[in-house]
Amino acid sequence: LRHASATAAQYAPLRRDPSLFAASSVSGWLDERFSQLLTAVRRGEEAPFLIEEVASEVYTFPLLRAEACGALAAEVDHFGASGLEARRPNSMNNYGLVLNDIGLRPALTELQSLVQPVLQALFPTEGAQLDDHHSFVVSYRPEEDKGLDMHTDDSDVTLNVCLGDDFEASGLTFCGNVGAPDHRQLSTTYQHTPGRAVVHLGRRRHGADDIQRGRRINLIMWNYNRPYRNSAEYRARAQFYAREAAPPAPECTSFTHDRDYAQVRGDADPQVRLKAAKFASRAWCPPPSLEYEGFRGGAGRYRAIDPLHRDLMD
Ligand SMILES: O=C(O)CCC(=O)C(=O)O
Ligand SMILES: [Fe+2]
Repeated sequence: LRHASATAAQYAPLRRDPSLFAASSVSGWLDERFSQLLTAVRRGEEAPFLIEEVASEVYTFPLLRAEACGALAAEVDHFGASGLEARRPNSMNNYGLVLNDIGLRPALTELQSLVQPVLQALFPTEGAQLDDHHSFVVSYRPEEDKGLDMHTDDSDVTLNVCLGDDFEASGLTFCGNVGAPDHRQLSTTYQHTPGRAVVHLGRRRHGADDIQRGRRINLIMWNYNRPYRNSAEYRARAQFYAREAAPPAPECTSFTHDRDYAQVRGDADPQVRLKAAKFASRAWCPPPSLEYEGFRGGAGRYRAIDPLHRDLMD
């Protein structure tokens, strides 16, 4: 954290658009339709017309004006050109950037509080209150990171806003909730458009399809609800894991997490086998004894481990 605030301090005099960093500027980022949506939600309307449910528990709505998207994306590129070091959002994204590290935390905390009533209306338990966030951008180009493997987020509710740019393919594919019988069944593929937000639970499996042309840059906010994380409901859910009802959909298998990636994606393909082999010793899904009928995957991280003490190996 010391590193993060040091970077933010070094970057402060170099900011491209200093006004972007002020919490008071955030109301000016909003698409006017979002303001209408907020009014409808505050009135208690059940299903405000500006929210689209693209799949069960996956919603989209207009959030940011084009100018705000452009200013945020330009600031990210400007930081990149400064030569300052910043953390990458996750081990699989080499071109993203943690926004809290460059000084945007106050502004993004303001954005979180403006969006929270909508998240609460859509996810009454997880979105009931939000008290922290991990915010970053992801960036994809055909010659850089093309996409993102299937995963779940370490968040209670995730907000994902497209900042731009001009691109083809690069859909966001959703499967089921981790631990549910349909965890790895295909739900929907959503095509992002700049300014629009997609919101979903952190426990929902999702991934970014490979981009074919252009660049896609998105603002991701992992929202945390600490009281929910300390609740009996949360703990009970974390302990429960259901057997998968059927073999997984190929689109929903993960080369980092799944023991059966190569088998499901076609073990004859050398590229698929290579990807799966790289993570074979760490793959954990599905957990032992909860495999679907016909499972033919590897042993994963549980290999040669006393099943009663497998948690010791994490
Ligand atoms: O590419 C996207 O839009 C989603 C990125 C994502 O899921 C993540 O970084 O957790
Ligand atoms: Fe994610």
